[in-house]
Amino acid sequence: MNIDKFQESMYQLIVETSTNLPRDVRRAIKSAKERENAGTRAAMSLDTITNNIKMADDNVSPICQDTGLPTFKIKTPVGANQLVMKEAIKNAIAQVTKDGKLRPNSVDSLTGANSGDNLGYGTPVIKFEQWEKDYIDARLILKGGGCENKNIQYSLPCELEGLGRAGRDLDGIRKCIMHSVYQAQGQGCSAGFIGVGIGGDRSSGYDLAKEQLFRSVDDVNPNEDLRKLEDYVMENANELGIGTMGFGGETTLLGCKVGVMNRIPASFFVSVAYNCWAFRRLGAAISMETGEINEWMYQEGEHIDFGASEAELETAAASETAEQTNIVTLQAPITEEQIRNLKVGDVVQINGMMYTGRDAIHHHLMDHDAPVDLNGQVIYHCGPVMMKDEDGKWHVKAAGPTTSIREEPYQGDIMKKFGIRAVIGKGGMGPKTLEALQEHGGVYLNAIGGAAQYYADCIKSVEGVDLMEFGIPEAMWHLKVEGFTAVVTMDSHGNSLHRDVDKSSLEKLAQFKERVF
Ligand SMILES: O=C(O)C[C@H](O)C(=O)O
Ligand code: SF4
Repeated sequence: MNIDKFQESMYQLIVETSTNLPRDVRRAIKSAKERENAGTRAAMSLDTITNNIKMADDNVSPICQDTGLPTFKIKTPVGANQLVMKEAIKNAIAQVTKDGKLRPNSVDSLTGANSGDNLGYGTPVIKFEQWEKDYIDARLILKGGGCENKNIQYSLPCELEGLGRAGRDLDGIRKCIMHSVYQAQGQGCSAGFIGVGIGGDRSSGYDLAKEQLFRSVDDVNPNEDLRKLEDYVMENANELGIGTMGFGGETTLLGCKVGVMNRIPASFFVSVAYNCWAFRRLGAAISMETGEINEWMYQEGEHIDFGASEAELETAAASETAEQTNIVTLQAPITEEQIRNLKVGDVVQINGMMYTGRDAIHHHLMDHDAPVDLNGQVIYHCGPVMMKDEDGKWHVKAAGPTTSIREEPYQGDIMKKFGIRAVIGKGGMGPKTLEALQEHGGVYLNAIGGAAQYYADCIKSVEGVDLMEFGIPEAMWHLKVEGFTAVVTMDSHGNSLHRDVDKSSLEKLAQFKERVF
């Protein structure tokens, strides 16, 4: 095989996976959009999501800034040299990272040091298998961290909140799956896709669950019991009302695929792999002779490009005025009074400066001074994809929010310590932060998770960076923005949309307690 050509094919596969959502995923998102009523928060979020998909296409840039843990599944004809192929894949990964289509995402687990090129022990994941055919089947999934953190594994029998006992049978499995969707709330950037693995041990069970994510969204399970289960989950999980981003709404789940394998008598695991709407998985059939791509996978059926037609734009404009959302423009430094005027549901547009800060920064700020005066300022939970030009100037390539709940132990204290007035992230925060917002006069703004191109477009310039020693995603970037839009989901009056949606979805979950299978 021509290994240089193979490397080039792998480069293409990675770029396409990161920037261009497959057709089956696009169709699922489109039908979700059609189910939401115009003017609601869910519809607005889905508009941002579909705009973002289009922008990623047009810019050939990452759909989401978290380009995940690249995981390759490759089937090769007997006799293929897998060692050479592995090297070629690693070279391609490093090159794509350099070209700004993947975020440097490989971090030393003990020191936190970022390898800078996505290579390191354990990353990327490359799994080979041999098969009898004469070509290479190469598939890739880029699954981000926020949704990965919402994976869950159940050991049956068990007790589940809202649902009671889940036994070792199909009905117990049903309960676990319903619970898995509830516990993810909006934090894995719902609406999501789930892959479920029944059986195996703790590791093979998760593998089986992830394997399901390689199935096409619209395939039909050949196992009749599992087909019924998948249909049931698709129909009923959407009754939970969690909705896009956990804002409430008609669609919480976009796909459910279930697989089964044997287990040993003492164990009964149900493993669920949760994938965000930014479901980046693709595949290609590659010639064993030339190393070139012969065919792309997941490309059957109608292609939706999400280019808004005139008519759609008009309806969107009309529904915006109809809903009379309170839109407030803010520019830092923000006063306590301005913050106290905001209520859950208000839409905020930010102009001016904001500073990124995620795990490393929050941890650092607990016992260090801030590198800039944060009084009245806005913190953005974001780890962007950045590129430096020849003149040494930084450019933002992708910059959506990260899951805020990880900062729950620090956020309230840090806001009070430095006088920060607003934090932007996604998925919401907990009671400790809510209390601090009330006491100090702060607000939590929810941006649309995964909409990394949309937000990158709002960032007009990079004014500086501090704490680069934490690596690109974790550094504190000083960003000048224009029209950066987010929704108030936690205010300074003790209100939290996240708490409310969690409560109402748990009540709805309890309606699925009775035996079905
Ligand atoms: O790491 C990120 O930028 C985002 C992450 O995927 C998340 O969902 O929290
Ligand atoms: S930010 Fe959201 S869309 Fe992006 S990887 Fe994380 S969970 Fe997925």
